[in-house]
Amino acid sequence: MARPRHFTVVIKLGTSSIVHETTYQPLLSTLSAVVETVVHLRAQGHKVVLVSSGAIGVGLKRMELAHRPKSLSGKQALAAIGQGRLIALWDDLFGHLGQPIAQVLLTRGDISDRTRYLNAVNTFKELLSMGVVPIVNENDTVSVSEIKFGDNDTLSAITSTMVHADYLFLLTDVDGLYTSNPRKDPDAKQIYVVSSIAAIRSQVSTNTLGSNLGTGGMETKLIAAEIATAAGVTTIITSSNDPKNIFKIIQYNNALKSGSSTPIEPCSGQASPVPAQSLSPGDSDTTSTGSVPVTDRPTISGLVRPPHTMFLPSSAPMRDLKAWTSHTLYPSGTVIIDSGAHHVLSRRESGGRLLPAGVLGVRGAFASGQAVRIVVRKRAAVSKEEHEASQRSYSDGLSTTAPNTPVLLPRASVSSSISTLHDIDLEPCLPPIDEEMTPSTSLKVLREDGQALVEHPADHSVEWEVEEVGRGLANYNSVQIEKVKGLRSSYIPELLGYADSEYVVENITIRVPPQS
Ligand SMILES: N[C@@H](CCC(=O)OP(=O)(O)O)C(=O)O
Repeated sequence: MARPRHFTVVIKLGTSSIVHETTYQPLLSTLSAVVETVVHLRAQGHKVVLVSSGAIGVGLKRMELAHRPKSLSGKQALAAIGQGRLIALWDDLFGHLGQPIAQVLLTRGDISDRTRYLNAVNTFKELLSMGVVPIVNENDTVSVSEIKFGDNDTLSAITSTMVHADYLFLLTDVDGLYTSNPRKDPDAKQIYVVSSIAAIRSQVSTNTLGSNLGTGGMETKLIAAEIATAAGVTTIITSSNDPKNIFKIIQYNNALKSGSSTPIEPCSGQASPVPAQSLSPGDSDTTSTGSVPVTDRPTISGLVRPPHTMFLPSSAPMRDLKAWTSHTLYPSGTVIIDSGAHHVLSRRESGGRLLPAGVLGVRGAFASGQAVRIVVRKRAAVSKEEHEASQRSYSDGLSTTAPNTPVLLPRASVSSSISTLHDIDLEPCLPPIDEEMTPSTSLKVLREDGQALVEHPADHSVEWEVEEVGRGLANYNSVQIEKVKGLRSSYIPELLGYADSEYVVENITIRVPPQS
C-alpha cells in the first residue's frame, strides 16, 4: 500500500464564519469544528496554517458597537481591540486539544522587501516543523492604503505560496462558486471544477455574494484562486458549516487523481451529503453549467462528492521568485511594451525575459532589481498585418530605429477603460511626441540597414489603449532602460558602458495574456 502523503494545507476562515453577522457573537460551534479538523489533520502528519479574519468583528462585540466604523482609524482601533481576544479564543480552543498555535500578523509592506519576505517564510517553516499551527491575519492596525492586502482571501493565497501549500481551503458562508447568487436564483448551479479562472469570470455573477462584515465576497476569492493556482496550489471554496468536509474533499480529490482510495481518513464516520447537482457515473463531462469546465463526477471509488468548487493548480507553477514578484512586491515604476513583446512574453519559451527591442518607454524612477509593472500599449484596433509585423520585429530583436534616432509616433489620445491602471498616470504612458517631426509616416519599424519593415500612415485620430499585463524585476534602472528602449541588446554595452544582461526586465509573470 502506498505510503500516506503529507500535505501542507492552508485554511482560510472569513469574518462571516467567525462571528455572527448581526450580533457579532463568536460562532463557537464552527470554530470548535475547525479546531477538531485541524488537530485531526495534524495527527495524520499534515501541516496546517489557519488564516483567520474576525478581529474587527470581535472588536465590535467587545465595544458593543452595532456597525463597522467608516474611518480607517476606527477599523484599525477595533482590529487592535479584537485581535487579542480572537487569538486568545483560538489559543483556548486549540489548547483543549493540546495543539500549540502562533500568531502571525502580516502586511504587504512586510513582505515587499525580499529580506523581510524570506524572514516570514523561514518563520513559517520553523513553526510548521515544530508542529505549531500558525494563525495568520492582516496586521490591520498598521495597514494603510497601498500596504493593505485588502482582504484575507488574498492574504491566504499569498500565505499559501509562502508555505508551498498543496491545498488552500477558502471556507465561507456558501458551499462553492455558483453561476449566479444561489440565495436569490433557484436556477443557480454550483461549478465543480475550474481550470480557467479567466473563462469563469465571464460566466458567473460574483458581485452579489458577500456578507456585511467581510471585505471579500466571491470576486476576491477568484483573485485568491488566481494567485494560489498560479503557484501550484489546489484551491477550494467550500462552506464553513461543516469543516470536516476538508477531509472528504481531499479524499475525493485523491481518488479522482489516482482512481484509488486515499491515505486521508475522515475524522468521523458520517456520510457525506449528496450534492444538489449530482451526476450519475457515466454522465458526460458537460453539465447544466454550460461551457463552464466540469471534469469530475459526484461519486468516485464509492466516495460521494462533498459540495465545493475546486480550482485546478497550474501545470507550470510559477517559481517562488516570480510569485513573490507578481503578488507581493509593490512596483516602483512602469515599463511600457508593445503588443509584439506582449505576445512573445506570454509564451513559455520567452522565460519571462524582456528584450529592449520590445520597450516603448518607462515611467517612474526605479533602480535595477526593483519590481516594475509591465504595461502594454496597443492601438484600440490593430490590423492582423500590423500585429504580425510587431511580433516579428520583437522576436528578431530588431531595432525599431537606429540608435539615437527618435521613434516616430502618431499624435495620440489615450483611452483606457482598464481599472487596474488606476494608480498609473495615463498621460505620461505615451512616449513623447517629437514636435519637430512632420513625418509622412507616423511610425516606422526599420531594419538596421534602413529598410522599412512597417509603415503606419499618420492618423491623428488613433486611440491607444494601455493595460497592465504583468510584473517583473528590472535588470537596469529607469534611466538606462529609457536609453536602450527599442534597440537591439547589442547596443547596451555601447550606450550604458556595461551589460549585465541582454534583457532589461526578468522574472516577468504575464497575468493578462494577449487577446489574439
Ligand atoms: N483583517 C480583518 C478582516 C478582513 C476581512 O474582512 O476579511 P474577510 O472577512 O475574509 O473578507 C479582520 O480581522 O477583521
